[in-house]
Amino acid sequence: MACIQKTLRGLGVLRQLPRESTVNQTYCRYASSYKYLQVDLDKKTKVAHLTLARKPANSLNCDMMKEIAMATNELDQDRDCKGIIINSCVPNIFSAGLDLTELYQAKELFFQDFWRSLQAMFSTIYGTKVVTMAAIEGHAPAAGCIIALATDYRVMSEGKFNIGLNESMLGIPMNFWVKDAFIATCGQREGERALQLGQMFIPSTALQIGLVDEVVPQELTLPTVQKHMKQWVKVPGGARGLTKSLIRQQAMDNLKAKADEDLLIMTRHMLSQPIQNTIGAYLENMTKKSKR
Ligand SMILES: CCCCCC/C=C\CC(=O)SCCNC(=O)CCNC(=O)[C@H](O)C(C)(C)COP(=O)(O)OP(=O)(O)OC[C@H]1O[C@@H](n2cnc3c(N)ncnc32)[C@H](O)[C@@H]1OP(=O)(O)O
Repeated sequence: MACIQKTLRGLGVLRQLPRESTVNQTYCRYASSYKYLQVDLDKKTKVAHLTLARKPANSLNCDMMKEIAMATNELDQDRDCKGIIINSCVPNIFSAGLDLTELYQAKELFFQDFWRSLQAMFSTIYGTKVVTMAAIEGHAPAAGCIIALATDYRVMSEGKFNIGLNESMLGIPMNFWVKDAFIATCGQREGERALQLGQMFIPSTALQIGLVDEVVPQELTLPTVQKHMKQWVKVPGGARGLTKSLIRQQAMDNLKAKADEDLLIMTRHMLSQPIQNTIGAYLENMTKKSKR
């Protein structure tokens, strides 16, 4: 975790994090410092719920991504926490991905902060030694899917929901660490197809390609994740955590080594006029749709 903290500090995301919760109760709430999250740690089960809570769609603005990184880091350091379940309090939406209103006509300095926050959010979830699981009770496009990909286990609700990396369709070229995470989960062939096409998947197809581990009725999604979490946290934490690091360290090292390069490339792409025009048109369509 020292490595995650170093990365976060380097990315300017980690400021003064409390070392441990100030509340010494069985059911402990970290929420006071978070605007877009609810974070609850049950000290008895040692499982935390990190609930995305930015209505109307949990679109990820810069501050929310910083909060997710900070909360994950805080829980990672808490000896009372062995597992984190990420879910959403917005009905039928896990997360709508990056907040396109912040990306549209973004100034370069702001974009850099935004992108570093995305890198930090991903690397903190991906690199934590504690068990992480996603309860995906609705849509999870783009960066919503990226959050899920960073976890150890994903359960999605049945229903007319979509999950996937649609960036190509938005004119956004894929970057290396998102590609790597997708391929590590779904394999090379599926990656070649899905990422070039910017494919979104209904839950049953997401299950077939291994993008999610289980699909269940919506009301059973969180209980199913909780059931699996109960099993996973029984495994001796030291051995499991080291095994997880062993598997993920290479990807973490790559991201750390090439974070600046990623930022440069993505700044050039995302602030280019063609991509900005696409984002503008997409936003206009969304506004029209919600007025209907
Ligand atoms: C690829 C290389 C780089 C990798 C790293 C980059 C990673 C990710 C890139 C992104 O994340 S780009 C964002 C991509 N996201 C999307 O394409 C999803 C857009 N949204 C939707 O498709 C739908 O909103 C939904 C999630 C399927 C939900 O549909 P629903 O009909 O339930 O709700 P809406 O009416 O469409 O939306 C409600 C409300 O939320 C606003 N909103 C939705 N998504 C976003 C967003 N991404 N950013 C900002 N705002 C969003 C939408 O405008 C509505 O607002 P109001 O009109 O109610 O004010």
